[in-house]
Amino acid sequence: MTDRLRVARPPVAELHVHLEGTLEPAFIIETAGENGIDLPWRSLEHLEAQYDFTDLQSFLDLLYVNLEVLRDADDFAAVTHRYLARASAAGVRHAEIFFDIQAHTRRGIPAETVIGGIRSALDRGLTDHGMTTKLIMSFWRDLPPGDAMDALAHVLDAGLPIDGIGLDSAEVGYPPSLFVEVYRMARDAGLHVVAHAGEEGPAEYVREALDLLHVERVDHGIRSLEDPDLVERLVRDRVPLTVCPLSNVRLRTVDTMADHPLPRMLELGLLVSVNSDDPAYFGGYLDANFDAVVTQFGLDAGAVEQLARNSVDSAFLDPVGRARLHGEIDAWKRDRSE
Ligand SMILES: Nc1ncnc2[nH]cnc12
Ligand SMILES: [Zn+2]
Repeated sequence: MTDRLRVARPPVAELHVHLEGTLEPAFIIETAGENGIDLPWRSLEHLEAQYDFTDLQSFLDLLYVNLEVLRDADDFAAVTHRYLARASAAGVRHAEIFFDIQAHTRRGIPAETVIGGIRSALDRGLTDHGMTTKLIMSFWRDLPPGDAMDALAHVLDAGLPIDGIGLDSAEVGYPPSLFVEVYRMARDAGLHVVAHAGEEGPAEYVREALDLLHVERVDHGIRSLEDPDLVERLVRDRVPLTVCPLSNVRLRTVDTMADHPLPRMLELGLLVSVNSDDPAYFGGYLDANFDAVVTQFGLDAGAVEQLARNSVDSAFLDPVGRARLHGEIDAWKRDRSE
């Protein structure tokens, strides 16, 4: 292994990955066949020709068609199981995984089926890979907030095991302020709270997510850099930002990897981590995201270690879990210097 690859693969926590975004094209075609789902794609090649995105919405349009292949609890378990195996190979030791509840319930699939299937695979992930996980139920911000309220109320009433809530889908025009009640209900129930903000939307949405939703972490947040006062606050309060480099390039929120603000964010002292977002759509899992930024910016071992430690410090881990992961990074560092 070259030094660069050795540098690029520390043990990490992945904090921003959408389960539906881990459906690989071959899995989509195969599962559609098994479940008798009529997709608009004539073949695997036809599907693969759809992955040239112009913005967030063009990607969401494809994502929301393809996820319809997931039908029963075994499907949800299978996709989760595949992600955990692939993420483990990429060095992920702890994963906090989003799923889009309304994407499934609106098709008549009960929340019990979705969460039950995912959870069974997460339990197995601990046995198979020693990987700890959290499950974050995300709401589509371009649906009415009342819909999110109903979904959350049902999950809480039924005692379904989730660890937190998030907010995703089309951002511009759907500010965090719309979801104040939903987030209050979640916080009152003791759930963790995060939200996508500052991906395509303005820095003001990041402020709203902090001030009105009281999020513990911001997903993406790259447009925060347009507001120096906000940056100062994010640094001072050590607000985690889960950055997704390949996603930002593929969805054209940055022009090229060379223009990605990750090095600037590190220099500013922001608590940034590297994540894969929708790895089956954007050209790779966490290892590919690390490799892309290491190669593009020539990050040294110190910067890579910082990113790994940031991911651990940004995770919803208890003190024992956090210490365990920092210990794994210590061991990785020792190995490298031998
Ligand atoms: N990057 C992203 N932004 C908003 N919603 C998403 N859903 C899946 N990936 C997303
Ligand atoms: Zn995302």
